[in-house]
Amino acid sequence: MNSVEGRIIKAISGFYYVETTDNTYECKARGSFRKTSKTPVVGDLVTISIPESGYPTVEEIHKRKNSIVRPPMANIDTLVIVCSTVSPAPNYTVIDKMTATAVYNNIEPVIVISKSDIKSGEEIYNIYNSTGIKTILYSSVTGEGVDEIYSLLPNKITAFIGNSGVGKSTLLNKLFPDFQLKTGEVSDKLGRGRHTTRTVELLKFNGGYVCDTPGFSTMQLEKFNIQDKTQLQYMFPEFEDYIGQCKFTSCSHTCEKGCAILQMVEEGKIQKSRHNSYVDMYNEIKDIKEWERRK
Ligand SMILES: Nc1nc2c(ncn2[C@@H]2O[C@H](COP(=O)(O)OP(=O)(O)OP(=O)(O)O)[C@@H](O)[C@H]2O)c(=O)[nH]1
Ligand SMILES: [Zn+2]
Repeated sequence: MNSVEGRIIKAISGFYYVETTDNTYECKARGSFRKTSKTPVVGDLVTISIPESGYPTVEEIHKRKNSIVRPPMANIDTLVIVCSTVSPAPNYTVIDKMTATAVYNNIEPVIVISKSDIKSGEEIYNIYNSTGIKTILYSSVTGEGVDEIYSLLPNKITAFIGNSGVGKSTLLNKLFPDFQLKTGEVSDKLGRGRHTTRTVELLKFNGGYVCDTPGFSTMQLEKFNIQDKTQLQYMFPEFEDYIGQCKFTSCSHTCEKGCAILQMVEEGKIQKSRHNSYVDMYNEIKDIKEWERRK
């Protein structure tokens, strides 16, 4: 019996495809995983045992950096949030929920603004560039930003997300012409709709992996899972310098006198649209009672 470490790159009906330095093994999971809440998912680093005959088995799941439920995945490093200058126009609330959810899950958010050839992306660029979140202007027509997007990928697990029509498929096909990525249209033709849960697959690229999105839709991350209102402020990186400077220690930064965050919004140091999203999200979670919270 031989033990090796690897990464789960695909999971289909009880089989896990584990990539190791020299091979990809089709594995089954150890029976006892079924009794625990922790089952292996795509992205997991695992130890597998390879018997003389029969299927190799996933024996151990290594500590995860993060995990998300839909699609089931672990250890995402970067979430590229694609939005477009026009058609569709950027929806700031949706984008901000995605950035906050990423930060909450220990994933680095990156904003990619597509269609910069049709309309200048200056306004949205300035909003996000001032937050400390990496922001890239991109066009599939002129090629602007493509090299910068490539530079994000080595040695990371990267997922792409964005509303329908922003240009995810176009971007992914431009970045990875050899990948034969599954697109939203495919599942539409099968009549299953775009938002059916399907498993993701990791595709190797430059020492890292790219999720074969658009398996991700905004629908899935938009339901952000931050449940503690006092934590929300930390999901907005540009608030950080001012947290603790408000007149009241319990300040919610939504309407209080002497609020340092509101003062910065007034001075233009924090963007109004970002603060509006913060207030919307705060109001959504503030009524969740302690006992109703997920543990
Ligand atoms: N001018 C211009 N058009 C673009 C750009 N990126 C995408 N498009 C066009 O925008 C339309 C939508 O692009 P898709 O790549 O299908 O968008 P998507 O995000 O994958 O959409 P879903 O599959 O619905 O999730 C297509 O007609 C693309 O040709 C861009 O940078 N500039
Ligand atoms: Zn405040």
